[in-house]
Amino acid sequence: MTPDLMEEGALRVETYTRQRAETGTASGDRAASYARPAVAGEVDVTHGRILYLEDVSVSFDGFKAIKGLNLDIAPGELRCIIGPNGAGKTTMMDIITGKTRPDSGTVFFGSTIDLLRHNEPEIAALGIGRKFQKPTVFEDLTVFENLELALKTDKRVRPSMFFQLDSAQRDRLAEVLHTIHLAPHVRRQAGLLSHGQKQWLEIGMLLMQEPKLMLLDEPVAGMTDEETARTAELFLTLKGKHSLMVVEHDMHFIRAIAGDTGTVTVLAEGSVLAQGPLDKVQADERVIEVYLGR
Ligand SMILES: Nc1ncnc2c1ncn2[C@@H]1O[C@H](COP(=O)(O)OP(=O)(O)OP(=O)(O)O)[C@@H](O)[C@H]1O
Repeated sequence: MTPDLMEEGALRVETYTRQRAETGTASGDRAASYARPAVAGEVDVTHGRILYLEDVSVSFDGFKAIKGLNLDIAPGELRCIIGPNGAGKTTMMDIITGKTRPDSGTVFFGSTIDLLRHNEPEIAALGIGRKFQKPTVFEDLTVFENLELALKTDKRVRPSMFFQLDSAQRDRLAEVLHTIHLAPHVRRQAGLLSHGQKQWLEIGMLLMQEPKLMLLDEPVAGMTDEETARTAELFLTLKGKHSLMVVEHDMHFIRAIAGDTGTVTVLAEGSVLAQGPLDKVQADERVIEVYLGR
């Protein structure tokens, strides 16, 4: 990546962000949230857990979508979540990210951060990144510009007009480009990428913010078999460096990322029905009954 390219990218991002802010579109809101200064501190994982949910419940108009949910995740773990439609998988992610408030229960990030005391932007800034099912990259910006936009930039101390990547940010961007297999497409407009590449770019945008925990909702939906296989490789490279919670219905993909020893959690009717290595949960009669056997 040349300094020219970086400068050009920074200026285009600045113009784009300003235009979006002026027109007040939903994408403008999103751009603002990507550029938000992050205030993440250390997460205390000395007790061996990066995420801890205990006895969490939430109802919508009397319907209990989450019922006494208990779940915890170890630092660096890649946790797979499966379960039938309506099991509460998305609602659980909404609770972790502060989008939905539970009626009762405990939700901790590490052993000291009570997530129920924080709102959605604060939780993102603390280091919990979320990727929704549909890719929502900025289609008229290049791959480079999308990643740049996602950088943790404190606009209060460094006016964005004069924003230039420092060497650590340049290295990070190059590393992320490589990780998401998009280095050859750095100058390409995101709208011209394939569906799978857009998904990888969005994962790259999350990675630019160096999340400690990543929540990924159906990341391979709509991907080709080859893209799915490359996404599995990508997730296996992220495991260990980040903690991941992956919701997916594609059992081939689950097999590829869980391997023989990864933990798979089966949610049904708002709580954990079964949990353990994939072979064990696949052989569980209750899981076959409510999900796999259908
Ligand atoms: N805001 C809401 N208002 C009312 N009901 C809701 C709301 N959000 C979720 N629900 C209901 O809660 C239940 C759990 O939904 P959720 O979307 O979490 O399931 P899911 O496991 O993610 O399903 P899928 O695999 O289809 O995405 C469903 O019955 C859903 O209709």
